[in-house]
Amino acid sequence: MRAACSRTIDMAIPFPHLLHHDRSQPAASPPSCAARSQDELKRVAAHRAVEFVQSGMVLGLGTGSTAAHALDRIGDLLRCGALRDIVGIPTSEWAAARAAAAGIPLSDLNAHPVVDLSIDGADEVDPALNLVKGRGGSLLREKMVEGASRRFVVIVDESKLVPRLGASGLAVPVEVIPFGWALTLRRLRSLFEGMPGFNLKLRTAATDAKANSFDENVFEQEAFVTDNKNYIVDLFFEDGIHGDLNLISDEILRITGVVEHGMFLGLASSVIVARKDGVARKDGVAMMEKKLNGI
Ligand SMILES: O=C[C@H](O)[C@H](O)[C@H](O)COP(=O)(O)O
Repeated sequence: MRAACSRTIDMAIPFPHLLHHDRSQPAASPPSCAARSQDELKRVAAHRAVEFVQSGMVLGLGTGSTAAHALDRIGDLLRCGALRDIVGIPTSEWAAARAAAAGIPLSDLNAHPVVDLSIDGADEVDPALNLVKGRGGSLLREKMVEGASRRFVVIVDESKLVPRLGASGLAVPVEVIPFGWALTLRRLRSLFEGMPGFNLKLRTAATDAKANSFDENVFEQEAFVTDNKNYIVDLFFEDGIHGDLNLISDEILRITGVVEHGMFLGLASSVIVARKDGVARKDGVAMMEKKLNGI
């Protein structure tokens, strides 16, 4: 069997603060991975997640540099015959193109309203496995596909772990419709008025979600446009989001003009974290089986 067909990976040392929850392989190899780059860590997390993929599954295909490793891996396993009869539901135009290049057959949520397993990266993961996603702009389709999944496995390197959502100081994205975007932005500003260190801006195509400059003279023609032809308003919290996340989510979604936000609350079934000295899995409460049976 070719190397690409092996279903196991080469790194399995418990991740200390997740040790209690780790149901992955027992500790094995020494930390020969000390010099692993961040991208190698993403690959390790992705390959571990792909071990959950079984032939015949409908798979939610994530977006981003970590998910890319999962897509490539699934493609390799299909090519060598270790997997078969997979149907992929891409979470973005980017994921569709990458998956097609990897040889993964594609479909959509209309044809497959229940997804067996989704695998995707995240921008932030808090201790309760709530996520921030969408710094690549794909939050809406991701939330639709991953919310329709029996199981949603998140793959991250250790840099994505935060004590509370927003605490990285980077963007918490909100997708808004272009019509009246400046009014929607003002309403979002009012919602968080008084929160120390809060700021927000329309995402532009020239910069990415990580660029934190608050130029009020952004021209609309520079706006970043999502796959759904919407805009993104990025929220920034100096010390993360304090307060009841579900309440804050409801308040954001109640603003007319907001389509969706990038906080994924209670959606992750498991998070696989790869860091230089090990990889581990933490399981959350979000096993979707029961809810989806009602569809
Ligand atoms: O819109 C982008 C997605 O939410 C990504 O899953 C997220 O940004 C993580 O991407 P990466 O794996 O490249 O850090």
